[in-house]
Amino acid sequence: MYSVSYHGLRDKRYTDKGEKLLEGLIMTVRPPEVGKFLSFDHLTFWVGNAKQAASYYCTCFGFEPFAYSGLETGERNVVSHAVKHDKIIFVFQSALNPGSDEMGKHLVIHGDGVKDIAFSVEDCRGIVEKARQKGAKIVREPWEKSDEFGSVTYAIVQTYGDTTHTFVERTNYKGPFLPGYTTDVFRNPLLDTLPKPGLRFIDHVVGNQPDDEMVTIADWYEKNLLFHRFWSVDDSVLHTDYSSLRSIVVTNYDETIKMPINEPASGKRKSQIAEYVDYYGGAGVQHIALNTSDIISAITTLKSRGVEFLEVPDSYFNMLRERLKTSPVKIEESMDKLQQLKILIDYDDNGYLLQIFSKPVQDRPTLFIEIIQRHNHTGFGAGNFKALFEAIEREQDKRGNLV
Ligand SMILES: O=C(O)C(=O)Cc1ccc(O)cc1
Ligand SMILES: [Fe+2]
Repeated sequence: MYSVSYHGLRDKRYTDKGEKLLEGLIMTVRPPEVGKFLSFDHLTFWVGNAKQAASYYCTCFGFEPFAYSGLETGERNVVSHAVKHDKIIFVFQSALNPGSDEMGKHLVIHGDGVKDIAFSVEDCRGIVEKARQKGAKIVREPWEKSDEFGSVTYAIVQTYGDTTHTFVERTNYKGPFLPGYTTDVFRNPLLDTLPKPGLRFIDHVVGNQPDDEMVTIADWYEKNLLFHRFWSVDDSVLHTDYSSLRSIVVTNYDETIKMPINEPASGKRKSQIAEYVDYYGGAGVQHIALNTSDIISAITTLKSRGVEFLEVPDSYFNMLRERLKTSPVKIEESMDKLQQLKILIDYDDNGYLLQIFSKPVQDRPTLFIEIIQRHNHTGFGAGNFKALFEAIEREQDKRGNLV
């Protein structure tokens, strides 16, 4: 029986910033001497057909066509279609020419997926220098790109698998997106006929690692980017009858960027994390959580636009209604509506979160999307892990991979 609840974990392992009780150690988290991580800037996907991938995210997830770079803007090698939903920006890129080696190989190995997680930063050069001193691999040294709106400084570092982080410093830039892009883009008239989901910002981005690589990767963020651990759980907590996983969340000093890092743990059957790693061909981004302030409206809309979500059984809601009777927390939303839409609820004495997970958004069982609404709750849904993982395993079983 699943018994450990999230607030138990938080009491044990995580207190306020400044002093953190983590794995029995009190750690002081100090602000970095140079630079500042502000937020997720945008996510870049490498896909087989950027034009069609962008169209899918617009039609199904309610993104708006935003910016374009390609042959017509003087870019000869890589086409980019940027789409936007409030503060969330996804950029879909594909190779334009035959034999494009790097993007071609990436596509053959990974299929469509997230290639780069860009952060908005202050003092890009300072942050890169620090990371270099600590031993980070610099994929591309700092460079500047300008247009009539000003100048942006960028740099790229390597993180897990073939995934990279771009640091984007926009302090001297006033344009709508980035230099080199036009915002004069085609808009499918169909989009105006559809209801808007109301998604707001990227809440967190999760990376899956192969066996025993989670700690190394979490350490990488602590050492090279001066992130710290937010809270962590181990496989004694995260398991179903069949499989288990471990997870560590790393975050920047201001806790505006949250990056859970997962690894499989041994169980009777193949972990969902192992299934991901097999199909992605290594470490990579498993899910992107998008924050909304009205999840009932968001999910009603997303379902009407054709997004498919995982479903938990009614027994989950029956148990939850019982447990909530003795909790000081009151759910503002209609429980009937949440149950009808199969939205998951996790809570502690001070607040709660509502979350739901899409099915994979490409043919390989790799990336999926989470929609999350928070009410004074900074967790990731630990109380839902068992029900959620069982739902994931039902899908895994249909794919012949719960072996
Ligand atoms: O940790 C998170 O961010 C979650 O949203 C919960 C979760 C953890 C691991 C999974 O494989 C799927 C979902
Ligand atoms: Fe999540």
